[in-house]
Amino acid sequence: MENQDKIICSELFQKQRKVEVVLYPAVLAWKEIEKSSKRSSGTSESEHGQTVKVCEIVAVHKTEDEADAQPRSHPKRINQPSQQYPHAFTVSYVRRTRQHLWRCADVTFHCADQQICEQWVQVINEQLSLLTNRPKNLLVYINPYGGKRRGERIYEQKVAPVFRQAGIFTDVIVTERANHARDHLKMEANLDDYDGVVCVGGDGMFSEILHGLVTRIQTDHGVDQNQPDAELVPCSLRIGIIPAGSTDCICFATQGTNDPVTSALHIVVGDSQPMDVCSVHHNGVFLKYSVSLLGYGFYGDVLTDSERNRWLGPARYDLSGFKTFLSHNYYGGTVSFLPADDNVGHPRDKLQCRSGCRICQHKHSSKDEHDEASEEKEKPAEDSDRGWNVIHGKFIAINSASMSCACPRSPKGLSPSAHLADGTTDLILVRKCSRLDFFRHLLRHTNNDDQFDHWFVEVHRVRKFRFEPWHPDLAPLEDASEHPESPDLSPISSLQETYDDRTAESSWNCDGEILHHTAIQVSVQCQLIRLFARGIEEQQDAEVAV
Ligand SMILES: CCCCCCCCCCCCC/C=C/[C@@H](O)[C@H](CO)NC(=O)CCCCCCCCCCCCCCC
Ligand SMILES: Nc1ncnc2c1ncn2[C@@H]1O[C@H](COP(=O)(O)OP(=O)(O)OP(=O)(O)O)[C@@H](O)[C@H]1O
Ligand SMILES: [Ca+2]
Repeated sequence: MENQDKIICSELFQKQRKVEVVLYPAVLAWKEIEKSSKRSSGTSESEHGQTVKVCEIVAVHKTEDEADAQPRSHPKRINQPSQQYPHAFTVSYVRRTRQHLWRCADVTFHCADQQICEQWVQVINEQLSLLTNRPKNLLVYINPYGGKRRGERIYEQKVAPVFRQAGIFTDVIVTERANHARDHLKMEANLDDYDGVVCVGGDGMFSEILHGLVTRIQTDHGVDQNQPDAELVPCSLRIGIIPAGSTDCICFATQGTNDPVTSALHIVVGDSQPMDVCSVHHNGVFLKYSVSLLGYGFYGDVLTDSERNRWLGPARYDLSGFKTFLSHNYYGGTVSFLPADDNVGHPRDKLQCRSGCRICQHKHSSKDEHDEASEEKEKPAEDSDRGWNVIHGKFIAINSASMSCACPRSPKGLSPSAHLADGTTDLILVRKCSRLDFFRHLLRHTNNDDQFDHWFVEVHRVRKFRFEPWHPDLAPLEDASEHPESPDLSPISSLQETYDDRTAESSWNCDGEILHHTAIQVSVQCQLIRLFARGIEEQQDAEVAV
């Protein structure tokens, strides 16, 4: 074993091939040095070798099992490399497969000398111990009733073995009721014992963790959440999401897939993705936090209807979506919003938030300066409406997407160019239109067409917004912005009979939970939390060169 300038190099044996294994300061590389006659043509893999970033090594251990230590195809033949190389160690590492899926792969190296074998295990472990962003102790909450009710099984079969392999200690709590996890975090959990909190469930379970953690931190720091302008204290603990829900949009939009093993590996390697959180108030009283969708009208009605059919599992949303689509309700109200600065782009600029996103990084570095300036602007009572835009109208949907909200139903999401951590939310206003037009708009969530390119849709990137439903007595008789009637799919008059557009109110869907107030004030809290994620990787990130 050579150890020059912290580069360690040995000739070892892997799958009956002699390989040169090199540990650079941040990369482990191995390459075949003697090709057997069978493989004389070589493959691109054997010619160029393979590399793994040290930060993506899950674990290394001495391979004790004889069957593992010996090359598998010829365990009994004499004069085989297994005799010359009786010692072995195995490196487990992250391997990218298709579409943002990560898997844990193993490579076993055989050595002639026990000491060399042990040295390799030691030096790799030393490098791993320098990676201080990796969690060592995690608090795990499992919702046994989320999604298709597979939370416990998913955790035991797919996630716990990965954590065990990486030497992570866990305290696991299987929840016994709704809000069990939230209340435990708020009042009981000893947060100092952990580097992160993991939820096994869907967006609703994530919301519990979010509320428990954020509320706990504010209470510990004496911050009053009821003050809409209070500067909230960011959470130091990161949150991991093991998807086992019905929509899993937070997981999907932060790592590009809703796969439990991929999530577990993002936690093991200690990824960190900051994320915006919207605080929602009603007349100065705190209601909820939201990280994905705040939706009034269509998505509020879908959720209200779907709650009656929870037993259907994820399919409840499709049924309720279909019913709500047929109802074709619209709601009067006034939306006011404070637009974001131009430097965070525009919802239609087609710049997608990806791993290491420049817009989110820029926003973070300019956050303090920006916040001071904006406070100045908003302080004087008489000036409180300065910079605000006001829109009155009848809306089929009012959606605020603080992230893309990509999910398997809509792989590009409600707002494909929304950013995870830029301090803004994309406010999408879908005005009253025909059923056919609304159908076209919905359909564009599933293909490459621009869902904002309709006369009845407008989208704004905002830092704050308010909504006020029309009071029936004050509602204008006709909405001036209405477009002349365009062709409908079919008049479904029976569904409309009891519908009075002057009194109708919808509810807000707040990350999959119903809010009990319709008049709300929303403010984006830039990068309030961090997830064990890295954003969606560009495909070429999968390769590493040495
Ligand atoms: C023609 C097909 C059009 C399909 C259009 C699909 C658009 C889907 C957009 C999904 C956006 C999800 C946003 C995430 C919200 C989460 O915080 C929340 C908690 O998990 N999930 C939901 O509220 C769950 C919301 C689930 C909403 C499902 C809506 C399904 C609409 C179906 C309309 C059918 C029309 C058919 C006409 C013949
Ligand atoms: N032990 C429990 N019993 C009943 N409800 C629970 C329990 N633990 C958590 N919950 C609640 O179950 C609700 C739904 O959970 P979850 O988000 O995991 O799944 P989902 O609704 O199917 O998925 P999604 O939110 O992604 O649509 C959450 O609001 C959560 O508060
Ligand atoms: Ca955002």
